[in-house]
Amino acid sequence: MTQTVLSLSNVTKRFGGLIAVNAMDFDVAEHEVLGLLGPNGSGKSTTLNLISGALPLSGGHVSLWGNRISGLPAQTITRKGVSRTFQLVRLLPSMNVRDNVVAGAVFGHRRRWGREAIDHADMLLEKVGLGGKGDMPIGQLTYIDTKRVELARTLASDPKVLLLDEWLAGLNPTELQIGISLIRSLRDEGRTVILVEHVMDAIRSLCDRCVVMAAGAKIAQGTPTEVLSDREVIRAYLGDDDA
Ligand SMILES: Nc1ncnc2c1ncn2[C@@H]1O[C@H](COP(=O)(O)OP(=O)(O)OP(=O)(O)O)[C@@H](O)[C@H]1O
Repeated sequence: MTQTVLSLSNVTKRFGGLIAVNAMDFDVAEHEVLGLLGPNGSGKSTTLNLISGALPLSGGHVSLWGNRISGLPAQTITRKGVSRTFQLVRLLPSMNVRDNVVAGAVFGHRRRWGREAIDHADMLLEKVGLGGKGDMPIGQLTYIDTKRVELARTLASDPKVLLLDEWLAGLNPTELQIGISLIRSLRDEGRTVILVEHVMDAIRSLCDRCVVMAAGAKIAQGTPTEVLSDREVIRAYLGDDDA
């Protein structure tokens, strides 16, 4: 039987008069890759921010293993096993690659310090394709490599639930295949993944299930094939004239 890891119930976020996320409900099962899709501005990143605790909810709640996590500080939520990457990579430019990853280990679900944190960081850098680059300054990395560092830093906290905000965006076709395999391997090692993504190849090959948002609300859920052929989803992406 599959177990629900993360559950959103009536999750709502208002920014002044704008309802960015409107009564969102969905569950994510253990070891599932869930795609969170929708056109620009539909509320996907805000939903991740509500799950990770970066933003307070205006209504509803989020549960992890049946226990409410909404309302807890972001750092506590990370420690409970939920970590995210950001659409715009956020690294500490004054530190080298390895130290950025070590910083993730210190604040995480399974905290590591000293030699253990350094060895773990080097293992994660290898895993994300940055083996041997631990001493490099962040400023010398390509854009893609900064994304890799950010993923390694997020993994350093050993998250059970990994929130990836357009992590595959901007990769060339070869890098995309490597990125897809990497995310699959993260699921295979027991993590649950929520993927905000626009890259359709990645959605089709990675996601077990998708939830589609438009104007803050859920408009469809199902397998990638089901949602990508749903009329309302097509209309939300293309607009009424093209549907
Ligand atoms: N901090 C904020 N203050 C005010 N409005 C915000 C804030 N963050 C997001 N919004 C608004 O909330 C709505 C949803 O934004 P969000 O970034 O969650 O969408 P998205 O689906 O992630 O879009 P994209 O695919 O472009 O990243 C948008 O109208 C956005 O302008």
